[in-house]
Amino acid sequence: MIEVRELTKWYGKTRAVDALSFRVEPGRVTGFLGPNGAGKSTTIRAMIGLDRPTSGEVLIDGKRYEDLPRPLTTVGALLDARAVHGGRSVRGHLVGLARSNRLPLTRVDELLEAVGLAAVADKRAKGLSLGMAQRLGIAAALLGSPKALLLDEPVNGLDPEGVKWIRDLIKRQAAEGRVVLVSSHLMSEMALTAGHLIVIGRGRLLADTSVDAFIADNSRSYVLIRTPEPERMRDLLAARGIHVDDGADGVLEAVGTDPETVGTLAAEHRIAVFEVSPRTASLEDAFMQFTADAVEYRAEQEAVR
Ligand SMILES: Nc1ncnc2c1ncn2[C@@H]1O[C@H](COP(=O)(O)OP(=O)(O)OP(=O)(O)O)[C@@H](O)[C@H]1O
Repeated sequence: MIEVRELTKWYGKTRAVDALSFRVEPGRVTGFLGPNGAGKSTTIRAMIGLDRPTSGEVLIDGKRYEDLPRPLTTVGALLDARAVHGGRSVRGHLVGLARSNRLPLTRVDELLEAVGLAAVADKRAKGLSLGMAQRLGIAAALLGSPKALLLDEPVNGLDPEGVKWIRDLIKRQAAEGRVVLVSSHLMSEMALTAGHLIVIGRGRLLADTSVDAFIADNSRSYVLIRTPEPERMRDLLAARGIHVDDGADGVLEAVGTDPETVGTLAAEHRIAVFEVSPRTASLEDAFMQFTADAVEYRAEQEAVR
């Protein structure tokens, strides 16, 4: 488990992270969201000792990163995939990391295979495409079979096949009981991988909730009904206390019910229905709603203007 406790980080006069506290639990993928400059990277850097907190701390498995004897076996991180010594070979980079953490070198070849870099193992890191560099970063993060994985924008630069590969890998790591924290601006990707969300804005915690609850709290779900007798249908639903809104093109939108209730009611009263379908907002829709409501986001936008 990762525990962020009252983390605050100032860079000169900029407060990047502001008394931030949250936990990242194992066994599920946690999405780490927030607008540009919200403090996500700073928080992740503080987790792995790359940034010293101004105050507060981060504990991984109850310990600070600097107190971990072989850190790669506890936490693996992908931050900036390009932050690799360009002159080193792909294998050389991983061998250096393995040695410094007393990991068996057989693990290096295993991972080169697993991430699809075996064919370019002797190539210099600076000659890699962004997608390959990203795979090398993932290999480094996985090298010590860590209990926790921190991935900052992991699908950046990957082609569709690579995106699917990382998506499956992230889910598998969580299913195996690891702590997995993933930051991304791609809501569609988050919706496919994450079960839980931590949302921050201006360095503060704005939401710590499941994806399903986040969508339910920040969007409107309804049952869409297409029928040639909208007035009768509306009256029947209203008589049962179900609120009905008018949708586009004469459809009805019944809130707080389900398709079974609507379909049964229509059948009982011999009303023809051409469509009865549940409509739930996407994570992206919910996120847009949330960001429109959250003061920290608005302040962010206004500061830009
Ligand atoms: N090394 C640094 N020196 C000075 N300011 C920094 C430094 N790193 C980050 N900041 C500032 O701290 C704030 C938070 O930045 P951070 O990179 O953590 O945000 P982020 O949420 O990861 O953003 P993005 O989505 O753009 O990656 C920003 O205002 C940023 O300009």
